[in-house]
Amino acid sequence: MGDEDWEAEIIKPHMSSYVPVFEKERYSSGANGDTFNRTPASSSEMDDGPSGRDHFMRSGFASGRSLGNRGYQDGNDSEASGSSRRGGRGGFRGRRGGFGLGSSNSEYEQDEGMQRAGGLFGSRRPTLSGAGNGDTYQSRSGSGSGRGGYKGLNEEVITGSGKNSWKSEAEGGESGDTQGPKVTYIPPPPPEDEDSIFAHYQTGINFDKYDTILVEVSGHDAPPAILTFEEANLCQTLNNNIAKAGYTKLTPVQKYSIPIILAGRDLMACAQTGSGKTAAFLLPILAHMMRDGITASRFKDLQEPECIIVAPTRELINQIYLEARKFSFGTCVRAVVIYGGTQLGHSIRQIVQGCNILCATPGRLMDIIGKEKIGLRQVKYLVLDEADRMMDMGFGPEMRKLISCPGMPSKEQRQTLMFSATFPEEIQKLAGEFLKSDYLFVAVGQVGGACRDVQQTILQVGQYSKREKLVEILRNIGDERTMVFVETKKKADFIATFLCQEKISTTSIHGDREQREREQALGDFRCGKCPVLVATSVAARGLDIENVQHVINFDLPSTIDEYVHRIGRTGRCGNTGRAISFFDPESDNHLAQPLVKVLSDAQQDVPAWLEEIAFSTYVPGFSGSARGNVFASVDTRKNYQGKNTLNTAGFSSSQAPNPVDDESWD
Ligand SMILES: Nc1ncnc2c1ncn2[C@@H]1O[C@H](COP(=O)(O)OP(=O)(O)OP(=O)(O)O)[C@@H](O)[C@H]1O
Repeated sequence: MGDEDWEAEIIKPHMSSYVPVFEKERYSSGANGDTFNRTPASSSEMDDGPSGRDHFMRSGFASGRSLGNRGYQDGNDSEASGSSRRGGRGGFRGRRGGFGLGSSNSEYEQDEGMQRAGGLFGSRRPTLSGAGNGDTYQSRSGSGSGRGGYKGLNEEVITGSGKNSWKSEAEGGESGDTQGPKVTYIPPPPPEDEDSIFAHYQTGINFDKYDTILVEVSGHDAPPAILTFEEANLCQTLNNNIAKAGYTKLTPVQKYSIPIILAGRDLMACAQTGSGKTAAFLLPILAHMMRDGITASRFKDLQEPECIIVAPTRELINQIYLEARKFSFGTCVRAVVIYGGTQLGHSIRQIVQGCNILCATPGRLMDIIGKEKIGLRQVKYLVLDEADRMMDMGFGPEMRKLISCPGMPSKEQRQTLMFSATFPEEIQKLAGEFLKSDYLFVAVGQVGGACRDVQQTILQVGQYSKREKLVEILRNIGDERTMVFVETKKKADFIATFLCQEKISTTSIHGDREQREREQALGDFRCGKCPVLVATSVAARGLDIENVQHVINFDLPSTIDEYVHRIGRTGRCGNTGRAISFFDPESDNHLAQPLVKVLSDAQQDVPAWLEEIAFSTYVPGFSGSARGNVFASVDTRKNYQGKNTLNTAGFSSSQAPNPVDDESWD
């Protein structure tokens, strides 16, 4: 397919009659729908982002991404405009740079799921405009005015008036009949047999190298790290489950976090992707619950869970739930998961049967609280996974609503735990609202650093050469599982369709696909039926899929943190992986500096051309965008000196803690 076809297809996709064979069934109505031939009413319609705000913020930092300048085909779909220059692919001369500067990125990144009003190809779900399937932008416009239900920031609820409201579903959003079609999807039940519950993949050859990573613990009176599971002194059932899960050795984040959580302390923990953060919070919470002699929760109309775990995407929260279910196997602790895009009644039915650990996406959680199915009085543990994401502009307001909900114990009365691979300074500063002032901060390796088990390659590829290069790479890769990240939802489907045309079995996941389709896509990818998954940032964080050997950034994300999360879908748990990113100087120069930094910190080769771009865009003293300077900080609290640096074998490599009385915030 020639480059010149690209624009034609984007603008007039109805001219193409091709539907991938295996996708035909799913897209049977409207696969060639009138999807693109309408001008969106707002920038949000063409973005994975929550709104025009996203574009606005980006345009302020990233050249060439302004919707205003470049019109409909622009913004995110930058392939549609600009020069068609090819090449310029840099070599891989191994000079390691090191600028040590902040990122120039804005973090008002893609907030998937915001515009859930029918798939790109037109889902079977009727659209509201009455214009037929595929009339996607019509119905999506106006911040979701066409539909209520789960729209925002993956899960955020938007009312018919387009305003965020955690009561919207109760008021007729997703479940109502005035706002649009009912969401009827009921996800398949989780596996019941022990083999499936404990199915796991092998740790990789670099698992033991985790021990060499430096760990910094800051804050006062941190309990010492443990070196073995035995030292955690967990109950027998938990130990059995840990063994059945194939865990024999603690990862660094587990060595430090488990005793801290067991000691009842609040925690902000930052550790590289794929290094076991989920078990780091689940195991001590479960241990506490068992020690407290938790009783089986019974069928009740109002459930009062002891633990609430929130995460930004549906697939991720489901994964966390499955982990909770695995580690609580054989105990009376009941974990429940609820997330948007599924039938509300189903969520309620799961909850009323009993709920000790509630795993939820923010929108559905607030809806269920609004419906008085969940009471918060008993909450002892509040976990924010991907915490930087949960506190940023997208989810922050929902999280604030959550902690100020009637009945929610104050931060002094509950234990709050935050985990992520990235923690920009600005976001850390917000955490004071959620955490007790004496919280501990654990940084495994470089805060915001990329996993060293991922071999990173940056190729200079102009926008019109990307598809050709992608096919070339995928043909070389063969059947190895590969995630391809693109910037927008519509491009995800476009590239997936294109790859299918090229006879490369591909599926896609993004926020405009129905939940059933998202889960099917993930399932097809997991089992290898479709070895290529084209995704937007909805799949960037947390997803733990066995055997993902490659990540390709067809489009680079707008922020370096997002890059770190995306490439972290491979190289997990000591396994090795590869990440290839297409760098388009027309649109990605703002990432040059932080990329050079991330590459050199992870001991990767830095292409000379990238260093040159980074150097030419060097801004002295520039500390980054609203996303924060990801490189400067460990713990942003000032005046505190309780800092301890150790390698994860437990040997101190610096001063012992020297506590001072106060920790203050900027
Ligand atoms: N101690 C351990 N021994 C063996 N496997 C482990 C151990 N801890 C975690 N794992 C496995 O490692 C994988 C990655 O763990 P997990 O998903 O918790 O990573 P993460 O740090 O949360 O990653 P991300 O930052 O991408 O969310 C999972 O398959 C998990 O079961």
